[in-house]
Amino acid sequence: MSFELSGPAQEAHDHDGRIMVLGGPGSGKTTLSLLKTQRLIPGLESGQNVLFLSFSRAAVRQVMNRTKDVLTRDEGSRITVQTYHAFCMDILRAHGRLLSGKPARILFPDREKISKASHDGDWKVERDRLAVEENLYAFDNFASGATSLVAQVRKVAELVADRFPVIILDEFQDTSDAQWELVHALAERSELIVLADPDQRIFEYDDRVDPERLNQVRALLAPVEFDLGGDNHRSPDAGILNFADAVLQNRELPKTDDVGVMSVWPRSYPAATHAASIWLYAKLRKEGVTKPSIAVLARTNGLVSEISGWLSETHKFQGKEYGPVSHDVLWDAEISAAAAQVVASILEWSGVDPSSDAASTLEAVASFFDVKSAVATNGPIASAVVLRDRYRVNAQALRDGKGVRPIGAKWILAKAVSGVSFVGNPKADWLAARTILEGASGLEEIVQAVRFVRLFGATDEIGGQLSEQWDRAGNYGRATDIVRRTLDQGRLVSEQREPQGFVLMNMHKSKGKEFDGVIVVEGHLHRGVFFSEREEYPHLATRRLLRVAITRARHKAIIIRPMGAVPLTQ
Ligand SMILES: Nc1ncnc2c1ncn2[C@@H]1O[C@H](COP(=O)(O)OP(=O)(O)OP(=O)(O)O)[C@@H](O)[C@H]1O
Repeated sequence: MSFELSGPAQEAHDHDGRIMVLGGPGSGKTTLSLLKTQRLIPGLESGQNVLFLSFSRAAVRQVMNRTKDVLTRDEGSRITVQTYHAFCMDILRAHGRLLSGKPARILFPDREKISKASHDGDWKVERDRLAVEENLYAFDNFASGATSLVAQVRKVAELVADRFPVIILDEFQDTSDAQWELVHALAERSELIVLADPDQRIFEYDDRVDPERLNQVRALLAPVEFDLGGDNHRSPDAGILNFADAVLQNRELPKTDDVGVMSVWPRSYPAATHAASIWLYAKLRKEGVTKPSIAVLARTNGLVSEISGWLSETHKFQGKEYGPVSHDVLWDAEISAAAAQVVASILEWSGVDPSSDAASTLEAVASFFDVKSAVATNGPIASAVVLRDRYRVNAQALRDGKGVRPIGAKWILAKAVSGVSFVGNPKADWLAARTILEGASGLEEIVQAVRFVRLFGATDEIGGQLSEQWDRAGNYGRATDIVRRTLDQGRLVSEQREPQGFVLMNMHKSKGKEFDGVIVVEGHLHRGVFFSEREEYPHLATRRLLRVAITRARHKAIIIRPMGAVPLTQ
């Protein structure tokens, strides 16, 4: 592919020294950084690479794919694309011994969960102590551990800089305090290329992400700045970006054929979303995109899962029939796996001791909320922690021969007492177990999350294994084990595969990605709505998120909103 650079982009490309490149969605920041890498490669010595640091494995994969458009295969081998986590873990593993004389060990999340559960007191304090005194690092301590090494041990700093004389920092506006400290330490010896768009700061509810970050970079590192401003290579005829910018700035929406807003009655939502998806696909094909990629985005995972259900059915809309659409869902694997464990625990009910059966399920419910809180981007979720503790206490109460309090727990106990009889058909039995859960008030999100497992096709694999277990033993005694092992394998596949065609995900997950078409679906009745009363007018965080979501589109975006919703701009 050949790329022509605009004035500021060319200057940034040619400039020697520390730089910061600012630019909106699709302005070409990533591409520019790769072109610059290409320019710098001949100057690298053998064994040296350019380091590209990003936040998530998904973003790393995205950049790796992008390198193929810009760099030759040989050049591609001279750039190391890593998450902050992986980079820090490498430093800790290689040099951790230098901090305390003992080799650094990693406290993996599963283990951390167990240690945390058995620890009385503030886990964060204990976690920091484990890192400092025992050289045992939980994921959240990777960055600070690596920073200590780079800042305190000169040799380590020299080795890192010798290996990576140039470091590209992606999405810098979302850097946490610990990551920023690390970057600050690395800046002493390596050349930095900072990429940022302050208006794509969508993780600001995370209190480790500081809105002042770019000013801190300016104050402490004084990079030369280049603003790609209005450049827009993703959707060059500008309609999409102008529309998204108007949403961000809460000003009058420009007229454009590239973005359509549909107002739909709630009862027509499934059919309208389904029809819009197929319509958009056909439209893009007609415009010459041979294999369109389309993202269907919603604010919450619950709504994403619902939409997936809609696309899997047949609908009639305005007199036309629309058949099921095959699609991928980018999901939070850990949450769904934990939800599947709840269903599996019901499959394990033996009926011999209903209280013990129900207690195991309540324990699985507690673990679900534990995982939900543990994987949240913005740290533990207080409400999930409360639910975890409540269900854990109630599980114990049942084991101690006492009663349970939450309505959902009462329901589960009643079902265990009345007993279920499984028939040996894993599909039907899985559904029967899930149906029990569906009746449990307060546990709706577990049912939602477990649907993702079905969507992901993992149930076939689980079904096969459950069948074997039934044939062997006449019961599903090892269901939780089977589900856990199967989903662990499935998770690997889900991370390696690049989704194609229709892909559903929440808006946060869409960051850094691009698609030919995008459909943004707003929910109603408090679920996945854009402008909630909980957020202060003019709903800036939501506007940033919407801008990120809309600008993922190269050619066309459709926004589906409930009839009567608050206007996008006012
Ligand atoms: N100079 C250029 N000429 C032609 N196409 C370009 C150029 N720069 C970028 N592109 C194309 O535009 C799209 C967006 O580019 P890129 O991902 O680099 O932008 P970005 O600023 O990093 O975007 P975002 O912040 O939204 O993730 C890509 O498809 C890329 O191939």
